[in-house]
Amino acid sequence: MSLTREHLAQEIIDAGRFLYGRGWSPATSSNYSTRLSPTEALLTVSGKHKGQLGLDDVLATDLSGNSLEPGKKPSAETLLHTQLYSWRPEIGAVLHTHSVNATVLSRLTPEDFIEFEDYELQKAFSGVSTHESRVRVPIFDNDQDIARLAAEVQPWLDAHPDCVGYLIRGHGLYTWGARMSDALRQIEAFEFLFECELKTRSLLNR
Ligand SMILES: CSCCC(=O)C(=O)COP(=O)(O)O
Ligand SMILES: [Zn+2]
Repeated sequence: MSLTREHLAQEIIDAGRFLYGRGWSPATSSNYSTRLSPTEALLTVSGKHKGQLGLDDVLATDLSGNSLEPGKKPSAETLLHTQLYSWRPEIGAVLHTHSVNATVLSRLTPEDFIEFEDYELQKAFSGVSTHESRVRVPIFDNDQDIARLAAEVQPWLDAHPDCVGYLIRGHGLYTWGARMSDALRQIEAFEFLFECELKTRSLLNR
């Protein structure tokens, strides 16, 4: 059964309230989307306060990132969402957040990835069934040219079909799921792991 546009828009609004409330989407940062059809996404309009979204603050785009609703400006990062829907047909929701921990950890890490190992909470990620696994999260350098950034991300996705999310340095996190609830679960898992990692590094003075 496919969900109606209004239902999907309400999921985006509710996600914004939750993520803003947790401090992971401050001010007008972040953007969220759901798949509207096999060839369309429903995305947040650019520049909106994500804790105060209304039904009018979303718009449909095609999977090349073109607005299908003249008069509404799609998120500046639309291409980072639509490339995920094109990459994997089972993806139904994409969330991008700007938490303090994601921002600090990505700036503190000189390598182009971080890896989580031996955390029970890794099992919150789709496809992970044991703590005895490694979840590698790539870190891409920030870029104001989103088409160029998307072109950096694509080869990683193609080479890592099990990728559950990525960081943009000094900027934020992208993660996704079959449904909005799956993407939200992954955001929470990432935030838990980022905080563990930062606390561990600070206790070990690394
Ligand atoms: C004030 S945050 C800068 C833009 C950004 O990174 C973001 O996530 C929000 O951009 P949008 O165009 O989707 O509002
Ligand atoms: Zn952003």
